[in-house]
Amino acid sequence: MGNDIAIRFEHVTKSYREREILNDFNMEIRRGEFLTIIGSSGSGKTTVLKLINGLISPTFGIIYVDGKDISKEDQTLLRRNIGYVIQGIGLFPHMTVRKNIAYVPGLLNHRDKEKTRRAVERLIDVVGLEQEMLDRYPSELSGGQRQRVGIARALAANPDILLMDEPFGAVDEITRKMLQNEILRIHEQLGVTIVFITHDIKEALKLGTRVMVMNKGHVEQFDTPDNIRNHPATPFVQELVQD
Ligand SMILES: Nc1ncnc2c1ncn2[C@@H]1O[C@H](COP(=O)(O)OP(=O)(O)OP(=O)(O)O)[C@@H](O)[C@H]1O
Repeated sequence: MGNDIAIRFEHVTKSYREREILNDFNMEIRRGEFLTIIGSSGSGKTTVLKLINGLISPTFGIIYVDGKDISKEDQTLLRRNIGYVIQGIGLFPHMTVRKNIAYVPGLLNHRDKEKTRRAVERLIDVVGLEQEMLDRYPSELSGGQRQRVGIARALAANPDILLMDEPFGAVDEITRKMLQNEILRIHEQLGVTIVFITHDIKEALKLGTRVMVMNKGHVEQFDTPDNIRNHPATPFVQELVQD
């Protein structure tokens, strides 16, 4: 396997009890790629994300991250290398923003407080928030600001891969646009591989270097935004992109 591949699914099947959600699912995500996944509700998008960071295991098949079969890897180390951002991310309410972000690097280099402080101040800058917000509690921030703190926290461990499950679903349209531009800038600046789930086709086409369209556990099209827009492969994709 070429080492420019960050994530690879090889003949992956996932069933919950008797029900098969993914059947012989294959994909390759290149290092530094920004993959957006869009599809019908219940089509298996979140299942794909949870398989990548080992929160759930495949029924059959192999998943490689960084060329390694993740079923044979230390799960704690795997997850440390993969940031996870979800909608309305569970920030710790009794901790300041600073403590929330420092939680991860604080664990990693607890002997070097100064280094942690510098890392937190850089991260708050990366996600476009003011330094003075570091001493506030999550309840003292807007939804969009909390979402930025969630991203900063996911980036704190300096992950190679960032998984984002509808991260901007709960914010207003203007904040959403700002967060989209912010994540594009972060992607460019850090070169991190991003897998991003959305319900919004405009968002999928704007952010993705490639877009995966899923329907009922299978892939309808996995292509560049241009090809999805101009050459829809199936009626399902056609329906999705026509406005
Ligand atoms: N732990 C579980 N046990 C049983 N069924 C599950 C479990 N988790 C998910 N499912 C089912 O698997 C299917 C795929 O779920 P998944 O969360 O991957 O879909 P999704 O595409 O992310 O959906 P949505 O867009 O609605 O969030 C759904 O039908 C869901 O009900």
